[in-house]
Amino acid sequence: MDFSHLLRTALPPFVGNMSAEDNNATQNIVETLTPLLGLQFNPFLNLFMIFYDLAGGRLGTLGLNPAYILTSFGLAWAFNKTWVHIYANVMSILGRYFTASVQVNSGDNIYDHVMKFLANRQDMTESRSLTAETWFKPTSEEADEADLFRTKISPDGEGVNLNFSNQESKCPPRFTPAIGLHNFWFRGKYFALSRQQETLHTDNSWGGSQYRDRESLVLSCYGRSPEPIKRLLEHAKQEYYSEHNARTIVKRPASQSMRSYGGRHSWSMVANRPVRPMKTVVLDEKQKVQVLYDMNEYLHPSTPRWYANRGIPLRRGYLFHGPPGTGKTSLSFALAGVFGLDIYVISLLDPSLTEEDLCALFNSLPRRCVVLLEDIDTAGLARPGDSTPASEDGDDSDEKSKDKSKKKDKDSKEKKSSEWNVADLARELKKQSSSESTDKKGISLSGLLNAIDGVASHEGRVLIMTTNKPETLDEALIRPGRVDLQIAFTNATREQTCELFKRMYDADRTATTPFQKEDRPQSTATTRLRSRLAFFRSPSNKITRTISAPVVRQLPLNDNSGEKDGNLTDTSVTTTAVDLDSDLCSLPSSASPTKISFAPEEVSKLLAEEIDDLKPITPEELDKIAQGFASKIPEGQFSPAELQGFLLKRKREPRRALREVGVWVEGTLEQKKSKTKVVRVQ
Ligand SMILES: Nc1ncnc2c1ncn2[C@@H]1O[C@H](COP(=O)(O)OP(=O)(O)OP(=O)(O)O)[C@@H](O)[C@H]1O
Repeated sequence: MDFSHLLRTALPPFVGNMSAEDNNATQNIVETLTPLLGLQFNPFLNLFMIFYDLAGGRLGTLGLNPAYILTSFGLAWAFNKTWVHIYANVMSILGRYFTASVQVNSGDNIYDHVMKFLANRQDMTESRSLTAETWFKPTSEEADEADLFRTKISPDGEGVNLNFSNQESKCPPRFTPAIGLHNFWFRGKYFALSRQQETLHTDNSWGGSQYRDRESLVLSCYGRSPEPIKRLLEHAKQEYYSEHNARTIVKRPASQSMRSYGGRHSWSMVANRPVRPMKTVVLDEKQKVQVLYDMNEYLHPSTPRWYANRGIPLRRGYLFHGPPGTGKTSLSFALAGVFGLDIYVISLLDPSLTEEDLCALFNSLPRRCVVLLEDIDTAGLARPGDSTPASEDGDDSDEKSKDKSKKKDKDSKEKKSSEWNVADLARELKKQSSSESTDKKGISLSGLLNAIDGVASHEGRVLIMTTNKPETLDEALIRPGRVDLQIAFTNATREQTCELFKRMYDADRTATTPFQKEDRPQSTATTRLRSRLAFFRSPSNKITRTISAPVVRQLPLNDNSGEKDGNLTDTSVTTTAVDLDSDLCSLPSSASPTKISFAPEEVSKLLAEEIDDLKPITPEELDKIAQGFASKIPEGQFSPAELQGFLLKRKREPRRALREVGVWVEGTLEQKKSKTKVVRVQ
């Protein structure tokens, strides 16, 4: 559409009250303006003409010439267009010749450093264009905020005032600059940031295609040197890792789709925990020093040259073996902490993990790190040619079970569909899914050896394999060169038990817990005493043994058990009649409540014990209690994990732990003997 024609036909009706001179002037201006604006048709001007149509008459009566207003608008617009054009050109020349820039791709760790740096900057988070990201505070940072010690907790949950049901709402999102252009000042320098996103189309390995988003950041500054940007990146990195000091990052292989991105996307961080101090791992001192010395030497900067000069591949492998719960994983984490390394945990049982994936994962490891392959005996690593993973129970049983399953299959096929019930269907589905998972290729021994011996392994990473059954491992896997040092873990010895006990209570000894405040012991003790009465009493009113939590739930305390001013005035407790010597599984479902009365002197004794338990402890006394505790634990029978489990239930009460350990040892040994999984004492 011809704009000048439009103006000429549109204007006359509104300029009736203008002089002919004005009218001519308007037309002249419009004719001059049209080519100046450089537009044949513009929706904005069309709109303006409608506005002009409505308001033109009024402006005329007010003595304002609409033509001049139109001209002013046009000039302002033209000026703006010219300015934008000049600005863009000047910026482009400046950008090309007088700025330096650095690009950071989202596939690199630096991307995380910069994003965190930007998210922490107030000027950035106050920008008008932001991206919100879900962000969780590490649990360790929350510890100070919560008052963990409640003194009046009743069995119905009253008194508990920690509630995490809406914890996510309390965690604000993290704000980062949105896609687009941003700028900020850092250490007196002006920086421009461009956050960009592109969508890539790729063919995936299973023949399909997929779209992926890839982001990048371009940081630029004025001047021909990129030094200020390098310094900024250095600062961002330092800031990022300053929070990681005294922390160990745990990574696991990312999901299959993320792994296809490669690089840093191959691994995802699953935990960022405080470093585990070496002294918290109870192990033979000689073994500890041996492994520390070995790793220290291996990780020393001069070691790669030493190995290279002798043509020896630079890699180090350790095998930690021993019964479950004896500290193999704990030592791996402690070692990673001592040397400030991240820990990369791989489970060979992961059905989505192929041999190619494993090699790719090893190739994307950082230069120095700990790689932890847990429970390798359970991975079913088969030598090439082996049709099934090694089985411990000879061939006979294998054949028998095969025959059995064949018969079962036949039976189930013969079963008419009308006879099928839900249980049959569920069983069949389970069988199908398990056979599908066993059909999966998984990792073969040679695949694992390839990954271990691969190029990326010559880079200073430390491989730790853990197992409960070292005898079942293939010799090739643990030959020198792949496993250079073996550490044997055993169930707790007397010294280890003593050390474990002291470690458990020593750290808290000096800390002031609310239990130690002078005004609290009495009421705390009586509250806790009520639950202890439930734990300790049988219907015959005789202390027999501690009983497990499921039973305790069936022992509701009488609301009238009475507590006034910190004293138990009514010592009767309503409890369910339970024969403690019978198996817990055979508990009567509708056991009737029985009233039990306690002799006042018994209650006073228990109360005195409770109050005593809450008193601070001296190092000498702790040492004595630890010795007493260790003497009650038979050597080599309990794993440190079991002992820790027992002590954790008596977290701040070493005296109580000593008092109750005898009953616990007796009950646990009995339970082990009967091979039942049901815990009677804990
Ligand atoms: N030697 C030990 N010193 C201190 N704590 C220990 C020790 N052994 C086990 N524990 C404690 O027991 C728990 C389990 O330990 P860990 O996972 O290290 O055992 P593990 O030998 O790796 O067990 P598994 O063979 O079942 O993987 C941890 O919480 C740990 O603190």
